Amino acid sequence: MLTFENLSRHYGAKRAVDGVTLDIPRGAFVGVIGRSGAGKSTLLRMINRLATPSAGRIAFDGQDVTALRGAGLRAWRARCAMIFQQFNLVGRMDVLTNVILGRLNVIPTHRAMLKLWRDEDRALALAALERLDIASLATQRADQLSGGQQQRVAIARALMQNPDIILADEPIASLDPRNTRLVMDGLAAVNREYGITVLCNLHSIELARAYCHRLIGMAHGRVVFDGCPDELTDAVIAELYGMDCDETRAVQPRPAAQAAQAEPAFAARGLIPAGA
Ligand SMILES: Nc1ncnc2c1ncn2[C@@H]1O[C@H](COP(=O)(O)OP(=O)(O)OP(=O)(O)O)[C@@H](O)[C@H]1O
Repeated sequence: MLTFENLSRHYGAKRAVDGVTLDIPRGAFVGVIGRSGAGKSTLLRMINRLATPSAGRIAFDGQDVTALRGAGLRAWRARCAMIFQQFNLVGRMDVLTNVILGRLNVIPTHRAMLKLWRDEDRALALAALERLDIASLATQRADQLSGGQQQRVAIARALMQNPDIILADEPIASLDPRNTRLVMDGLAAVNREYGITVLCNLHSIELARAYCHRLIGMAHGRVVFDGCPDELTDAVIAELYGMDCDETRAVQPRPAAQAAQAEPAFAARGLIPAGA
């Protein structure tokens, strides 16, 4: 269970996140929605401590992660992998190497510097790529891939950390509709098949309703909605985005029933061992 207790982050007088209290059970797929500047990224970045809370507490299974320093903080960061809008791959390296880099926390430095990967590292990386249906790209340079392919490599790299949580900050912001689906299908699959908790910031209400089990709506740093996709009414959307109801209809989603049916884009083959 991931718990926020009265969590805040202020930048000067600006309350980016303001007194958020939430419980997120293991295995949830949570969409964080709200207009630009609502505090979505700051909330996610506080979880893995890329941003430091100004007040309040974050706990995971009862352990206070706001207090972690040094090795404890590094270990926590390995347990909550982050997926960024800009993919953050090493463009001149091949895909397999990029994915293996997700295991840097357990690979000795001298091996990493000399790229002396063990067979086990390669096998795990290949399995992760297979889960995302892109094993055929393993030897290609990362900068030769499409945006959607790069983001799926980033998810495979995240899997190599064997994380409890994946934090995805607008993972599909720069992708076309087909690649958007493939990436969201990939996140849905790792959530469903590995039980990894996913927190995903999304600008698209349609995607949030289609893929997430629970939506958290933020405005001015505060949580103004917390519920399942069916409960996200026109009135709530209007409050979140500051639109009137006619405008919100223009961004209305498909029926939520389609959500759970989001099929993974790959065949199920060979799980990454849970303890790997
Ligand atoms: N490092 C920072 N320094 C100063 N202000 C910041 C910083 N990071 C965020 N903010 C401010 O905090 C508020 C929340 O920002 P945040 O990026 O969390 O919003 P967001 O909902 O993720 O927006 P977007 O959807 O555009 O990414 C904004 O007003 C932003 O300008």
